[in-house]
Amino acid sequence: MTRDEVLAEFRAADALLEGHFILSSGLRSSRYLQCARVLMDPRRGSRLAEALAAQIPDTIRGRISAVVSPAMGGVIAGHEMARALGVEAMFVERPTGTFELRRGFRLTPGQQVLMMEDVVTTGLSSREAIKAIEAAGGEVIAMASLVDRSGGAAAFDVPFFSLLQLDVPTYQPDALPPELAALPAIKPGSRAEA
Ligand SMILES: O=P(O)(O)OC[C@H]1O[C@H](OP(=O)(O)OP(=O)(O)O)[C@H](O)[C@@H]1O
Ligand SMILES: O=C(O)c1cc(=O)[nH]c(=O)[nH]1
Ligand SMILES: [Mg+2]
Repeated sequence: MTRDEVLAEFRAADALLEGHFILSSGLRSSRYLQCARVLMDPRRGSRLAEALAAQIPDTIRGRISAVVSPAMGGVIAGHEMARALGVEAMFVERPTGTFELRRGFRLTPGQQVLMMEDVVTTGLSSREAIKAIEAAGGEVIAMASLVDRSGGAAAFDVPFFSLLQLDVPTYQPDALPPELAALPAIKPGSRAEA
């Protein structure tokens, strides 16, 4: 899938939002990619996951035996990715603020896992999810995300695949450009505010 085709999927889903957003990291942005809207259409979700799975070299793909994603945003993306890879999907969640594997999901010691996100901005949530998967016994051998909006700044210890790479400016809350400060801020994600 080309970059234009991926962007067309996001546009068709009304998922490219403009305004004043409080991101998971606490940073602010004038743009938000609402992947939940993209994944509202399961056929669209499956098309995107197939395209992302096709980027993963066979040497890695053949070793992945589960996809684990961080809730909420990663859940549907991870499920579609697991379908594309022909493996099981699980998720970690943070009922008390820290990601953990619950609901009877289990990893065998050393089980090789793909960690799947919907969006990477700073990469903090991804690193926290990887830590939780490793604490549960898994070995994260690669990660993937529908969107990497870090402009290449988010770096990981494992190979990282993404369908759409963007470089979207983010701002500290006390250093907003005036046009952003003039808009009411909304926080679409579910991480508790610091
Ligand atoms: O790379 P980062 O700076 O960590 O930002 C990206 C994260 O932010 C969003 O999740 P959020 O914490 O808003 O919660 P959600 O998944 O429940 O929407 C998104 O789903 C990623 O997990
Ligand atoms: O950093 C975030 O929290 C974030 C950014 C974005 O564009 N989309 C999203 O779902 N989360
Ligand atoms: Mg998330």
